[in-house]
Amino acid sequence: MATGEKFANALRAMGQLGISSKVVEPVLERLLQVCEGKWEHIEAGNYQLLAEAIFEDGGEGDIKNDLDDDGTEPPLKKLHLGHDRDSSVPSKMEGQKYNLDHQDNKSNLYSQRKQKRHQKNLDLSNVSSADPIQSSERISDVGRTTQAIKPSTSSHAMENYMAFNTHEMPKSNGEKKAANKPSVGAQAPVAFSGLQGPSESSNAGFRSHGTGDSRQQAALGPTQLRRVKDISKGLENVPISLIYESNSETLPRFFYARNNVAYQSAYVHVSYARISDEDSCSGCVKNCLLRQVPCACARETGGEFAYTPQGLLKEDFLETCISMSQNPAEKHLFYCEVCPLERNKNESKPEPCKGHLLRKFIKECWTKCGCSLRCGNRIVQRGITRRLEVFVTRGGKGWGLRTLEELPKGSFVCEYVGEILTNTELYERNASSKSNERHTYPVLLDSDWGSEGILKDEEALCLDATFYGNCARFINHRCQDANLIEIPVQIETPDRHYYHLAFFTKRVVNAMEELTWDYAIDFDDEDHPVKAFECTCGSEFCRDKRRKAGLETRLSSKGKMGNDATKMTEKKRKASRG
Ligand SMILES: C[S@@+](CC[C@H](N)C(=O)[O-])C[C@H]1O[C@@H](n2cnc3c(N)ncnc32)[C@H](O)[C@@H]1O
Repeated sequence: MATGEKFANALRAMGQLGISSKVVEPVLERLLQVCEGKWEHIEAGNYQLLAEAIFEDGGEGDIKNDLDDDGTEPPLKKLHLGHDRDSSVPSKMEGQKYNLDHQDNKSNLYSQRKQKRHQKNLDLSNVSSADPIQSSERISDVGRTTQAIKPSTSSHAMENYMAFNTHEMPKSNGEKKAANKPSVGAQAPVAFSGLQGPSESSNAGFRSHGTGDSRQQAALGPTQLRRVKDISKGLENVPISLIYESNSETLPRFFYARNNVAYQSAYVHVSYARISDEDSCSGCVKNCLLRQVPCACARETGGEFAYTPQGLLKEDFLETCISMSQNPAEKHLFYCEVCPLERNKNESKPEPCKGHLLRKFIKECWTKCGCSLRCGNRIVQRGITRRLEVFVTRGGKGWGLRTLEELPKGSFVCEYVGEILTNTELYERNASSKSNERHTYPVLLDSDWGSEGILKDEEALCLDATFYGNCARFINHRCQDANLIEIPVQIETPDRHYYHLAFFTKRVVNAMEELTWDYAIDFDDEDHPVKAFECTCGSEFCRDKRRKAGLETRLSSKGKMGNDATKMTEKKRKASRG
């Protein structure tokens, strides 16, 4: 194979890991020198040595919840091999060369590194399983909106481009300050704030697609791959890392929260007195899953617990949930008497409800139960246990979330955490938010809207992770064949106005695969509070793609000029997306 082809293959393999060729090339060149041009060392283990050379920063294995530091790690030193490196500090790569030269035993070094990597639970041998649609585009296509930053290896200099501060999150016009409602969990959120370039000062949230000003880019200097060790700053059981290229993305700005908290008017009434004996199991001890006869908490799931003793969702329960969400035929839809969504659009004359998906609930044991926190029927409330990472996706989706470890089918990944808003509050937030905000973060808690006649405003709730949220706010949408499914989970409140929304895997998910769920968006509904976007999920079942294809067919069948009204609708949609 020609060297050029080998080079291209290596870039492609790293592309599947989400690393752009700009980052890979200098490292690869240096590695080739170190390996004296022997490609077999570089290609071994699906380019493991190369991936490690890029990722290796001397601290990745020591990821810990260090609350004293700012959560960032020094720039990956091997990426400083060029002119900007402080020559007095030998680079890791030079150290590696030293080892190679003096041991003259490359395979030994390789196996040591492989073992080390294995211990770190980062299965790089699975890189080939990364989403193929992502590898086709390049991260360098993303425009720049960040302020100019000078690359430096000094940790002090990190302050120039990464700030974790407690500045007040900007509030939308007309929003009142959030009342101090009691949290449904115990831990306070921590601020995760990215760059604050001049263009961003008045807006919360994420910007990545700028104009790509060439003068600005020139000042940016060489691209460096950087990792934030733990964006949760110790709130989660495991660190949630974030990886990005210094020059390519504006970091997300939000407060990391482990638990949902009511914004203002949402009715979330947590009280032991409201939990009846039928909704708890005070007589149980230790682990309810070990009982011969399942306790009262299994009643919701037909007298059987939803979880296996291994902590996974039971296959038949999961399959039923998947089938209900994938076939929203009449029998899996319900219709509100007066739909809160329609009521917000037109209070005096709301239109008929367009239907909501019927879902199965899980009911977990809780404080009023006699079992322990380790009970097998308490999975979601124990929080995230899997290694997850926020990264930059391809195809204009912005940031995404991926798993760093293989996840068996039925694994709990994380719940969707945000502020609990009434639908009216969400409606007002949407109305006052800037129309050019590219990403939005609300989900409806509508799984039980149909069961109780007409809902009061404070009972029709949703979660908004725009300002406060956890890593689930980064999970992107994929039509139909997403690898996650969202399941409502009842924990501390017996009614179903408020519940937890938990993500479970629908199949085995490989390490480094992007995590996705189907937002169940109707791409035709322009007035829905969860705003539609131009979907680039890449799924063969993409509803947006089909919708557009259908639209084109209709337009061409109506003659060259097409149907003006349909065209206007499409134009309006595009304009609203900015
Ligand atoms: C909950 S956020 C997901 C995280 C987001 N990508 C970010 O960078 O913060 C939802 C937003 O991500 C973008 N998004 C998610 N899935 C997408 C898809 N399949 N195609 C295009 N954009 C997508 C849309 O802008 C959407 O409003």
